[in-house]
Amino acid sequence: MSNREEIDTLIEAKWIIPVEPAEIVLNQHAIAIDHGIIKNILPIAEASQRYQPQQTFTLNDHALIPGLVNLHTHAAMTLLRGLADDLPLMEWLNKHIWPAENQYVNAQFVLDGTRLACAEMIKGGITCFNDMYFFPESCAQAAASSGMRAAIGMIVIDFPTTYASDADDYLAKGLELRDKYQHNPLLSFCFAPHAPYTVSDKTFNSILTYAEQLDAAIHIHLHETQDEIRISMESSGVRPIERMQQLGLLSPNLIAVHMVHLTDHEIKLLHQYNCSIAHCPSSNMKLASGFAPISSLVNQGVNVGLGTDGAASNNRLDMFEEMRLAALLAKANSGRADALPAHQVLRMATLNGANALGLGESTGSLTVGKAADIAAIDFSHLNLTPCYDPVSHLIYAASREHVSHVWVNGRILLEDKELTTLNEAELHYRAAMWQERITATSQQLF
Ligand SMILES: CSC[C@H]1O[C@@H](n2cnc3c(O)ncnc32)[C@H](O)[C@@H]1O
Ligand SMILES: [Zn+2]
Repeated sequence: MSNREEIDTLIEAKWIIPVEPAEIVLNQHAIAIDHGIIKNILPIAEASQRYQPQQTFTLNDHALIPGLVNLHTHAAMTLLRGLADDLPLMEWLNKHIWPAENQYVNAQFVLDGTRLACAEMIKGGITCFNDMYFFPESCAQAAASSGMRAAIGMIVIDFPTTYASDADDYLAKGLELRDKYQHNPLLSFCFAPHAPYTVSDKTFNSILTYAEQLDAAIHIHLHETQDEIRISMESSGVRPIERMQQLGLLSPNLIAVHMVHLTDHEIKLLHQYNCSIAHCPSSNMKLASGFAPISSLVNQGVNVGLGTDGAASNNRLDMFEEMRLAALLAKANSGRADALPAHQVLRMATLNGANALGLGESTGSLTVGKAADIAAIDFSHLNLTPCYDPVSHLIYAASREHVSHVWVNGRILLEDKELTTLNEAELHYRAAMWQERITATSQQLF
């Protein structure tokens, strides 16, 4: 009789890049997983003597990394991808996106759009996303059925929409949803006030009261454009971040998205209050919002994660693209080729995102005791050969098409590039249905 220990899964790989401990690459190692948790990381030869897994994955040409954490998205906007391009933020929102959302967004739209987004994200190695969108119940449903980890936005915006009538209604709906899903280990909830120009002081006060009671994160678009700063100066006499400080919103629970236009004093404030930033390089470039001062933020010690933003402003939900752009932009902007080296960018896309969401104890790195949220990248492709440093290739050469396997909480969601929880034919069918509906009725909008 074998005296090997029974476990659920063993994944053997050419390289394991745990992210924590930092800057380590393990060669010819295996991850032992039981009940969704990483039980051990050890040399392959030892693993096969010690464990009797129910399932073994032998990934001879692959690197295992922590699943990528998309720190800011509007998942359901996959259904609005490509509807309005080449516009600055305020014109994009006011003339195109908000009218379209007013006309089409309902619970079914968000369910179908988020499922489509989950498929795209899983295929690209993303295991966790932080969402801000209407009908968050549909987002929770889509995330739960896809098997992804998600932070669901309890959104608030101070105007009526197809989802809610006023701030109290938004908050009541969000809090009810949080209660409903409190026992789901893969779902967490953040308050998600849209932006300083759409949320009043009174509403921010209510959000802050709840967020402090529940110790929940607050996820907000902040300092995205010069227009936003001008509007704030005109209406309140101070820049948005100063208004947030006056209202008491600057804290370790704040996830400030974009943060493109910042003074040195504001960068110091963000560090002083231990806030996190969701850096969205593609969206910042496509909407011509500007270049966020990421190396200054990182040098100051601010926690910076990466996000894709929605598919209508990016137009991809691709964290490989965001990692590469973050690295290249930081170098170009700072004039320093050593700004944001590859290991640091991978950490931003994984552990920093998890820490921003308060999930750093359970995910974000390949660490014994954490959940098995893992992506495997196949390095047998021509453009990844030869390979002197797998972390260099991950950031500067690889793309999401190289992702072969994905696990969340030990459950396989992508196996040899095939989705295991979502039906691609069904996703195509539902997307085509929405395209037909939107194109048949939208001439005056776009
Ligand atoms: C309250 S639900 C989210 C709301 O935000 C809109 N949105 C999408 N991308 C951006 C962005 O980059 N800045 C500001 N607002 C954005 C989205 O369309 C929803 O209306
Ligand atoms: Zn956004």
